[in-house]
Amino acid sequence: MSSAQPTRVVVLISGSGSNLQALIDGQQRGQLPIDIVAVISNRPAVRGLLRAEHAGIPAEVLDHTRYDSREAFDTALQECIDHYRPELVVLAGFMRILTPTFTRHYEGRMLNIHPSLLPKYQGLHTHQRALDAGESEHGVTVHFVTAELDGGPPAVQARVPVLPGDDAESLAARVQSQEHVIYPLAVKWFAEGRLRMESGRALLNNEPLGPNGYLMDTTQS
Ligand SMILES: Nc1nc2c(c(=O)[nH]1)N[C@@H](CN(C=O)c1ccc(C(=O)N[C@@H](CCC(=O)O)C(=O)O)cc1)CN2
Ligand SMILES: NCC(=O)N[C@@H]1O[C@H](COP(=O)([O-])[O-])[C@@H](O)[C@H]1O
Repeated sequence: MSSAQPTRVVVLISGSGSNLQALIDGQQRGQLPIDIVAVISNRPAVRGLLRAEHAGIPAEVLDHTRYDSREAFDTALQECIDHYRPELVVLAGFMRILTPTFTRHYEGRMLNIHPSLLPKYQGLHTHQRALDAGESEHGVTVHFVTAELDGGPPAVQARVPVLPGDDAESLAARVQSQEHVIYPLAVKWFAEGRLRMESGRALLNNEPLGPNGYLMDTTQS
């Protein structure tokens, strides 16, 4: 975006909202040139809504169980989002598969954080699947959202070791610590106009990123 004004951001959640909190903290510290103008949850009474309320951010619940179809929910969700005129939509633990019509509407300005080293382990239950496969490392990817589930071009990736005795919970906690580093970084780069999507590829500083995006050096964080 790289405008003098902060980038207008709408964050979609489904649960705890720890990634939302990382973005709120970055904005409040003046480290992120963003203005989170709304938080929208598909589930009621989740902790992420309390985080938004505490930060003074308008929060809405669009309960997907109240809609007859995925298309009907997505249409209502799009109308709700567009009311806030966002320049960026951030999926932060948002747990609904979005229809192609919806993803096309926001293509190039919608990010997701996925708890695996994409393109490995798309979908759900990634930590347990990595453990079951005997992986020695795991990690997290921020990617642009496209119709292909978790198939959009990666923007930023961080790797963590799988340690002896790890279970899904301990591995998830190690991964999440990196989520709270790379998501604010990716959002910052987008807001600065450095990170963008063009012709189905992610670019950083006008240079095409590879299949794994920008690989964070996690030894520094
Ligand atoms: N079209 C797309 N939609 C979504 C993407 C995407 O890249 N393209 N990213 C996901 C986020 N995600 C993983 O990062 C993900 C979220 C949800 C599911 C899923 O199977 N959801 C089920 C319901 C599960 C539940 O409610 O617990 C469903 O929608 O039926 C898979 C991956 C967000 N959407
Ligand atoms: N497929 C999407 C997915 O699994 N996302 C994962 O949900 C968690 C949400 O945490 P949060 O609500 O505390 O940000 C995060 O760990 C994120 O990687």
